[in-house]
Amino acid sequence: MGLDYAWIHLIFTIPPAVILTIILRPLVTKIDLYKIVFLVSVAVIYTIPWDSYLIHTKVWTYPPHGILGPTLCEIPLEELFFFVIQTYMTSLLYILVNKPTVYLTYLFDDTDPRKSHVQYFRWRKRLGQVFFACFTLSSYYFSTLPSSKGTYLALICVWAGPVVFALWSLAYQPLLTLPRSKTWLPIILPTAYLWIVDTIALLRGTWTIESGTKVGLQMWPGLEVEEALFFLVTNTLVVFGLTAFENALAVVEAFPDKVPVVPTFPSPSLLMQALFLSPAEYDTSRINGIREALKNLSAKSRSFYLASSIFSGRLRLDLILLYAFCRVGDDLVDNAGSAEEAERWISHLTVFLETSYSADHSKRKLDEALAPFPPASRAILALLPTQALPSQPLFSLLEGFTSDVDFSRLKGKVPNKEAARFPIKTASDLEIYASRVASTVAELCLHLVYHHEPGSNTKQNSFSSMSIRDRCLKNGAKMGLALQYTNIARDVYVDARDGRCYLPTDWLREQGTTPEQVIETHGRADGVAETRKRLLDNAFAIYKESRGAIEDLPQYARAGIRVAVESYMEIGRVLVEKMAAGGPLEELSGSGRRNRASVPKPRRLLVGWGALTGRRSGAIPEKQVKTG
Ligand SMILES: CC(C)=CCC/C(C)=C/CC/C(C)=C/CC/C(C)=C/[C@@H]1[C@@H](COP(=O)(O)OP(=O)(O)O)[C@]1(C)CC/C=C(\C)CC/C=C(\C)CCC=C(C)C
Repeated sequence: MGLDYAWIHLIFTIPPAVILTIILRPLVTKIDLYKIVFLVSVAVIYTIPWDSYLIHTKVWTYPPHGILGPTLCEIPLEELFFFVIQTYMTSLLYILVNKPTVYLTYLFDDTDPRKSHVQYFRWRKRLGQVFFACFTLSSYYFSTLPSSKGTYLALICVWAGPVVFALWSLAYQPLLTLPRSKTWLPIILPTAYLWIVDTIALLRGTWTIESGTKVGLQMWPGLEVEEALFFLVTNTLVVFGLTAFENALAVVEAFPDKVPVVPTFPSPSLLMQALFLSPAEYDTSRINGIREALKNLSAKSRSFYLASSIFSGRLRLDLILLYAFCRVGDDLVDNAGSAEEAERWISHLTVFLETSYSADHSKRKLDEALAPFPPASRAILALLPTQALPSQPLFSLLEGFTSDVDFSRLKGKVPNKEAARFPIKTASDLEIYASRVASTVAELCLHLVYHHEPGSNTKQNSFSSMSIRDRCLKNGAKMGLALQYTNIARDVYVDARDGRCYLPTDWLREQGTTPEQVIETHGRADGVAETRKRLLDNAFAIYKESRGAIEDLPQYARAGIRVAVESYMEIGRVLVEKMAAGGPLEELSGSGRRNRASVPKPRRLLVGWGALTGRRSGAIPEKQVKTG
């Protein structure tokens, strides 16, 4: 009995596993744990007979003075632990780098011969299959090498080859289309690390590869090619296995018409059915719409994009689709060339919502309602999850857009004594506007949260849970105001450039200025800074009142909502800091263009992390100006 092998674990495998566990703890979901347990179980069960054979036939030997003693099928306990910890570490790394990945957007129908990229992927899929088939068959060649020198190599190829071949054949789509950093990195990093650990163990004699069963080539002094290949292949198996799992899960989650309710832990048979589903059966319009929506989110909102990666499953997809619906609507109205055009878009959106919520929302009717929209917008609008959303907040949102049209009417003709034409005259006008464009959004997000709550379709809602729900909806609506006030305080310059001013006329008058002056000076008029600060003070007061309710939301959505709210409110904190420093609130680009203030990426990630772990309760900036 000896501690040599145990020592390798203590020094080299347990510490990185613990570090990764600490980092990932707040990010790991139930389904991630399921994935890991599934993968570890498969790895252990599949490796035991093979490893046992290697030990029995003395390809590998362990000096008795290097191991604790207990064995299973001749495999030392420490070796069994190695299967577990290696699979665990590589899985954690994979989950970490793939948190933002929406796997569905990497799937496609490759059965359509008219598409040229389809030929390209088909060709690469075949190439991969030929490569892995050759890898498997090379075991025959190695087994014929003189004096059994190729035994270990042959055993690696025949053991791993068929599994890699099968995983590649099933999950080639994401394996081919995911960025390399999402697949190669979690293979290469642990492989390189384990090569170093293995070299140390071989040099110390913790384990030995018998000289008769290896080719005798070394990657570097101390590392046999067989060992190098073994770690490369095992990490590839883990990463391919996880990608296949994610591919299956993406199919299960993506198509409600095929899987109406996603179980918390989809059974292996359901996952297999999903993995074997022919791409010809994929609903490509849904995949394209979700891809478009995600493109929209990642390009337009860094805060909500960051937050979206904390959510998972159908809730995540629906939030992305809701965001994209709101964005498309807001952009169509904002970018319209005239008030008339903006009004036309609002009326098209109204017709679309009326059709979607009417009893007869046949495909033909929906297609008609969608016809006026550009194709990319159409793909997004068609996927609005109306079955999970009440219609009233959506119509209120359109009313909010109508207020924006009032500004379009003013475009190009800054009125002098026409302050009355600025729609936001008082704090109460501001609140009405903000509640239409933002409280509605909060309400819609929370409806999605409750709709997708695990077990919500089976649970009886008790009186108290309904009252908690109502309280959350009320506070969510308030939080929407806080976010919108922050948004307005940030965008004063950009809005002024577009001929808009959302700062209440009353507040500006108290500071001796007017909305016209705000527009003429592009937000630099005297008193604007104070008005912005007053708005932010209001935003933070409302935020302070309502943030506690986030902790009453269903557990599975709390962290994501916290991250969304905190990362957005951080914009307000940046603004307050800039004001305190007396510097400009906008950022100057290289070309001298003024851009709206933003949260630097490292700070955004830090805030997201704090919100995720629930440790960091967002600071409330000190109040310097009387609130309205
Ligand atoms: C995680 C994820 C994907 C969330 C999606 C959130 C979502 C659906 C946002 C919609 C955004 C949008 C484009 C709305 C149109 C109207 C509008 C412009 C509203 C303003 C958003 C600003 O977004 P952005 O900065 O990108 O806009 P501009 O570039 O200035 O045009 C708003 C500030 C409103 C955002 C409000 C919310 C997301 C509600 C937040 C509140 C909760 C989630 C509930 C909190 C719960 C409790 C219990 C307190």
